[in-house]
Amino acid sequence: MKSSGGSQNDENTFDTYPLTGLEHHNQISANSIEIAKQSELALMVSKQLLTKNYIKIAAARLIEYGDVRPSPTIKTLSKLTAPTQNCPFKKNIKCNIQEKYRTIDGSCNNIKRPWLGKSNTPFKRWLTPFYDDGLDSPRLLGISGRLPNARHISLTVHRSMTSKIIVEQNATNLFVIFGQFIAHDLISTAAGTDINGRSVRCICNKINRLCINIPRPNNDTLNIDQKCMVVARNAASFPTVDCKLGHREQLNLITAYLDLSQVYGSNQHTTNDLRLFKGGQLKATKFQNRTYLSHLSLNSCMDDKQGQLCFKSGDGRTNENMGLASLHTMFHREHNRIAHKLSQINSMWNDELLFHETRRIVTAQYQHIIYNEWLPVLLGKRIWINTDLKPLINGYHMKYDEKIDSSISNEFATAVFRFGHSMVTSTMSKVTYRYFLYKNLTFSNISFRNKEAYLDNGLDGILLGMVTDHGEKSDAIMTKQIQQHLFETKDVNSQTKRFDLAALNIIRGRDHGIGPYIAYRRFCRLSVPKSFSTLNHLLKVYKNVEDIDLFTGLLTENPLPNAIVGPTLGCLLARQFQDLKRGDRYFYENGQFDLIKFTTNQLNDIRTVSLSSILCNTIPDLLTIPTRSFLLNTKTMNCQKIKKLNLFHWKT
Ligand code: HEM
Ligand SMILES: [Ca+2]
Repeated sequence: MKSSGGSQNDENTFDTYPLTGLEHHNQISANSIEIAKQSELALMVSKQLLTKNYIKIAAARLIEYGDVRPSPTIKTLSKLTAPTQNCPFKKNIKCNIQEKYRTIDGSCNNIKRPWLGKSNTPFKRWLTPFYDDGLDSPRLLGISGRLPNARHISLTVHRSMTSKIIVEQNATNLFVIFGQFIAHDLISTAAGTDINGRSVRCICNKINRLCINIPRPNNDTLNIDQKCMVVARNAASFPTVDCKLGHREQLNLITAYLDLSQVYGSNQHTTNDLRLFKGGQLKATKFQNRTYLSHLSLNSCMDDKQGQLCFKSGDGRTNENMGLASLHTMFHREHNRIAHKLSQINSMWNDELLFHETRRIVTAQYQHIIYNEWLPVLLGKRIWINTDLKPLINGYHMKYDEKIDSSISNEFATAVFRFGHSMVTSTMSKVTYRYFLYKNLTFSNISFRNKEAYLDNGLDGILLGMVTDHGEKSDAIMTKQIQQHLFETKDVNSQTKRFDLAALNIIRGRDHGIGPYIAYRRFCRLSVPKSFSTLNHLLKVYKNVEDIDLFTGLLTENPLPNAIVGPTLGCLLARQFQDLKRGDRYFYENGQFDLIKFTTNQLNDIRTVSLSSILCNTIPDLLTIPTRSFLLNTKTMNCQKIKKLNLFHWKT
């Protein structure tokens, strides 16, 4: 039995069979099941409306666009509302415009369109989708016929022949896992379910419109046990919040904002379950004098013997790897530390006020770390400065714009922000409080497994190990741990079952009707190569430049100077992070709303915070820390000397 995931505890559905690792990872909720059912119905109606004109549509599509974009006929559908009595997206949203704090579900951030960025709303799109029928069927056809098999692309383009050891990267592993932590704040796509609301069971060789299995290609000598990789399509959603007819969209279960929803939850029930309701604190557990998160129920993890249960936080994927769980723990400890200090400074504050003001401060520190430390390493200083992502030295940012849709773009969720998969390492280190290495843990042993969290110095050792280890280079190559052995298990017949994350990313792009790489180069106004001269090695799999899948194309670009990513990735990442800044009324630097803004003293103080200072705050035994924990070989500081938040600026 497994709940549908931490962020959706009020909407639990239960499965009666053991789940695969992928099902552990991908989330569903009662809400998403209902929306998927209604959306599938609406798609059927749309198809019927269009069937009569199908030949005309195909012809129009070819003549007008020369590709598989929706025809004008499909566009007319968007004027029709779906036959549903129960369009959920705008329902029951009541805003208090005097509210100083973010809502838990992200609603009311935008006053005019209060559903923008709310949990359980559809993704936005940068380009109209490239479904084969313009509406719903996965993108399986390209200019030169059937697109290559996703696992074949993975084996040819994304496969490391040896373990990945060539490092030209000076980003730490903390940079990588912090990326995953951010991903789990922004995106949780609703996974597909059957009509009973259970995870879809896909079977090789059995055609099921809910499945998009990847057949085993002939050159796959590694995965001989598996006839195919079973993959369920993600759940369908209406494309608009008005439930108009149109293309198959997908649903984001969590808040789009950088609001630490992975720590606090994306719905009230989850948040209430995490809170202690005393002193503004979050519930915690103690083991050998160290503070841990509280626990999920039995069978939430792969090795959940009593005492080794997995951790509960605001997002259901917290235990995907122990590095990620240690970051959840770090922010959770920081919350409780600040709540405690504030309760001493302002002894008359009640639990509610302490909780929300602490959440506001911790979220501001986190946003500052992303915009001040993480993004410049990722994008390089040029894009970071030119696209207004760099925080100001002083004063308020005054560019909040209510016209900006801060929700996450489907392309960002399905291809762009998955760039981090290529930087994942095959092992994680455990180090002492003085950074001496004493354990090297294989990734699969710390994925949805919790034993190591309670051995030695536990999660502290893992967290500090990420500061000393480098991440892998961002390129097409992925470590075998996730390209060959992801979620590896043996079934009842002792046959090995495992996943390939590169192939999954590619097939997921097709499932969501994400357009090809070249379309996004055009979108970013970058040159469009006519031949493969710059992308030579892709010739082994793709016949036409126009057919390259977005995920694969993005990762084959050469990085920009002093950046981790190339030009198209840089453009698309910057775009989304700009929307998350200028479209967030509660952005920490925003000075346009007197009720919401921090005082100048408070803001300037938040600007002195770094991830290193939070590491020092939350690991009591730590003495020293590198000044910049996303970069290798930076100067080491004494924890006592590092700049920290001065909470007396919050004395009332
Ligand atoms: C550390 C090891 C990691 C593992 C094992 C992992 C695993 C996965 C899996 C299994 C999925 C779902 C694939 C699908 O069915 O479509 C996924 C999705 C995703 N991953 Fe990772 N991931 C890791 C790290 C990262 C990192 C470092 C980043 C970004 C910097 C990242 C960003 C994403 C995003 C944006 C999604 C889409 C989420 C969604 O649509 O719900 N992941 N990951
Ligand atoms: Ca969020």
